[in-house]
Amino acid sequence: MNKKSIRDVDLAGKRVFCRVDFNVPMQDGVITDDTRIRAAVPTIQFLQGAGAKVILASHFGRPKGQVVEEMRLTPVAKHLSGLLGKDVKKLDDSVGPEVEAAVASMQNGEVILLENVRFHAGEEKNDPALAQSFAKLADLFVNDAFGAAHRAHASTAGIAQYIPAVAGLLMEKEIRFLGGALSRPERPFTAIVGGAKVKDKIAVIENLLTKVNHLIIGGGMANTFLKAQGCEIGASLCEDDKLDLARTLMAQAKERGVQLLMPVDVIVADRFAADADKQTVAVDAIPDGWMALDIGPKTVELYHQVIVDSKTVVWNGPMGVFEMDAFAGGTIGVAKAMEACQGTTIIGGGDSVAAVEKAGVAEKMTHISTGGGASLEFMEGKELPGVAVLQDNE
Ligand SMILES: Nc1ncnc2c1ncn2[C@@H]1O[C@H](COP(=O)(O)OP(=O)(O)O)[C@@H](O)[C@H]1O
Ligand SMILES: O=C(OP(=O)(O)O)[C@H](O)COP(=O)(O)O
Repeated sequence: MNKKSIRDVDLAGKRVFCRVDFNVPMQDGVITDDTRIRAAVPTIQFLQGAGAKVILASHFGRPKGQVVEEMRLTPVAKHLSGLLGKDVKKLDDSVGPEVEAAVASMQNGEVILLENVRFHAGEEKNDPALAQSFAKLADLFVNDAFGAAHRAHASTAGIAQYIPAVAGLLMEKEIRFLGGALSRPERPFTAIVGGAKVKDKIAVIENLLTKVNHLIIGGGMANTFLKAQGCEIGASLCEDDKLDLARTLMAQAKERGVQLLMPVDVIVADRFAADADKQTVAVDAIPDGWMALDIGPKTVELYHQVIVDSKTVVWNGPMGVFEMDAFAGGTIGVAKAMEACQGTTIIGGGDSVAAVEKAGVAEKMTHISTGGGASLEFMEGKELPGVAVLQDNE
């Protein structure tokens, strides 16, 4: 996947419509995690340095095509101004005569932020008229919004019908790490898949089985695999309609020579609560009425060995109910194994990002994706619409 980026094009004096993903967690107007904003700064500064007029666009939340006051990007503009050390003007809309006038008066190197693009119903419908209105503002489309690259919307994909489209530096980095790991990994290549449900990760597992040497399963979804193998899993979360599928996936792994690693012990609780009674048991000794909420210490040890011996590791989804300290041990143990691994370590977005942060090892990872849904679809082997529209490098 060799896409043109902002390094490959002439930017001086150009009006650049730069789509970013500033959909950050916010509480009462205060940004609680600015990772996605910081991740876009290198692209913004590169564009500024090259003398472009930088028109930033993003969605925020799901306002469903209407103006929702709490979903304005005003706090984001303020925060970005601090990060850039330069005032970023935020406009009240993302298209229309006032926006066009503001863009027309921009200086080279100036940065403005348009209002939440999802205030227009045409955004999520990928309406050509809205895409054209965005395109009218600029000479070049730069997509740096990896987190929204799985959406075929007017500002992530549609706009590329009308003006040339290239990747920003964050988009380029995400494609390089996630794409590189999946297409030409250094081996042994291990994938760790956890989280609540098999249902959400079927396509990911199927695609990974064609690529990895080891596939580690953890979290709630491991229960379905354990039951499919004949274990009694008590009151654990289980998808009974996915037992056959789990058996098929296990057979596929065997056929392909992929080592499938499943928990050998688990932490069980008498109810789903942080202060529940708990005990560590082998997977074939889960007491009736108890539920597995984390992988056990023997499993952590087993997974640790495989992870540290790998040259490439990709991780998506926690090993247990890590939001509760009592059931976070397995997830933290895997995070520590990732830290100890000398190879390339990639966190595929979502809850696993919070997990490596909780374990204090985020800095040690080779790459942490800024996209949850986007990285999942990437790992499913799907072509993301926001990537597909970018020009190929000859
Ligand atoms: N054994 C388990 N039983 C119930 N829920 C679990 C278990 N293990 C993990 N979970 C839950 O799975 C959720 C994350 O699942 P998911 O959304 O699929 O992961 P991700 O966001 O990383 O893709 C977490 O909220 C976690 O508490
Ligand atoms: O936060 C996002 O998704 P993610 O939590 O799956 O990474 C993206 O900004 C996409 O948002 P959307 O799922 O409302 O299209």
